Amino acid sequence: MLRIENVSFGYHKASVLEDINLRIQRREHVAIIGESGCGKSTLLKIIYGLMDLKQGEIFWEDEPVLGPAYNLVPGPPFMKYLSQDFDLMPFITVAENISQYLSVFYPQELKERTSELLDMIGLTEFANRKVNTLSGGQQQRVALARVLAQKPEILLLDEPFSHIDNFLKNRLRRNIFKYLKENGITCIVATHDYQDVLPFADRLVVLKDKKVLAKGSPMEIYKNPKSLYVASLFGEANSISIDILKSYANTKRKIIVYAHEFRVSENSGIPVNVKETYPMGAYYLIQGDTDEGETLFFHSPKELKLDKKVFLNVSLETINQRLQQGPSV
Ligand SMILES: Nc1ncnc2c1ncn2[C@@H]1O[C@H](COP(=O)(O)OP(=O)(O)OP(=O)(O)O)[C@@H](O)[C@H]1O
Repeated sequence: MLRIENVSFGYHKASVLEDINLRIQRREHVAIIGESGCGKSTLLKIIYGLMDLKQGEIFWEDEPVLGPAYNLVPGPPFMKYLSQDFDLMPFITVAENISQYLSVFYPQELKERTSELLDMIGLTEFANRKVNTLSGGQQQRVALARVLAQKPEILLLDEPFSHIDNFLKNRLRRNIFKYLKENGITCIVATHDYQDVLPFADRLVVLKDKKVLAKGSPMEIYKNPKSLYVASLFGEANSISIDILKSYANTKRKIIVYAHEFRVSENSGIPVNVKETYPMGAYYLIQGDTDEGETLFFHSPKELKLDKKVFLNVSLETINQRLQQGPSV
């Protein structure tokens, strides 16, 4: 188990993380999500031992993970960290970068593992290309294969798919996360992208204002977001008072409604005037204003003309589900 206990950290007195407590089980896959600058990368760097802590401690099993004041070479041997700047050897080939840490005493295994990893990242035909001649996305894929080749017990990934196009990203995500599970590698991934989280993570940690705002099952957090901030990490969302949704309700309590949870009607529901229409492929994202001047985002299967009046509805099931979880903030 990885234990992060009472960790607080700041750069030059500016506090970035406060009182972080997390326990991560062996083989668990945990995603850390939060707005830009909330401290995701800093937390990964702390876990990897790149910073000296004035407050708090990190343990892997019973071993403390210590910072540069205690270790000449940062990073314990059982842990690997893929930073946002890849850390590749630019003047040697893709295959050499991947196999650099494999044992030359087992040449057959070295060849097989290198080719397995090249296949996984879809760069078999680039095996003999020098890394400095690759695109940013290709380099990121090599960096992923390189950390995996080292068979860490814990892998820390910082935005591991940020440079990779959508076409490749989905397949790569499935391959990498399956590989980690099959090989029992504990993984902590910092990301902005909920698509790295919902299909793959066992647990989600949401960071905001230096603290852990929510932690738990990714689908539970998605289905019952405690705040507009949490919901917005998964897509366009609204915080809306129940008496607007259901005129007979005598409470101003607000609940979160995702844009896709509204149904658009021509004749009954919350009246809104269409202000902006954004084509999204499978649907249109619409920005509309209520009669009270509140802005709502919702999905429509068809394009809606500007200034058209439409009516929005939310299912009672959704309202009741959100009401049961307690007030949103
Ligand atoms: N070396 C540094 N010196 C001073 N401040 C830093 C340093 N690195 C990061 N910070 C600051 O610490 C805060 C957290 O940064 P961090 O990179 O951990 O955020 P993040 O959540 O990973 O952001 P992003 O999603 O944009 O990568 C930010 O306000 C950032 O400006």
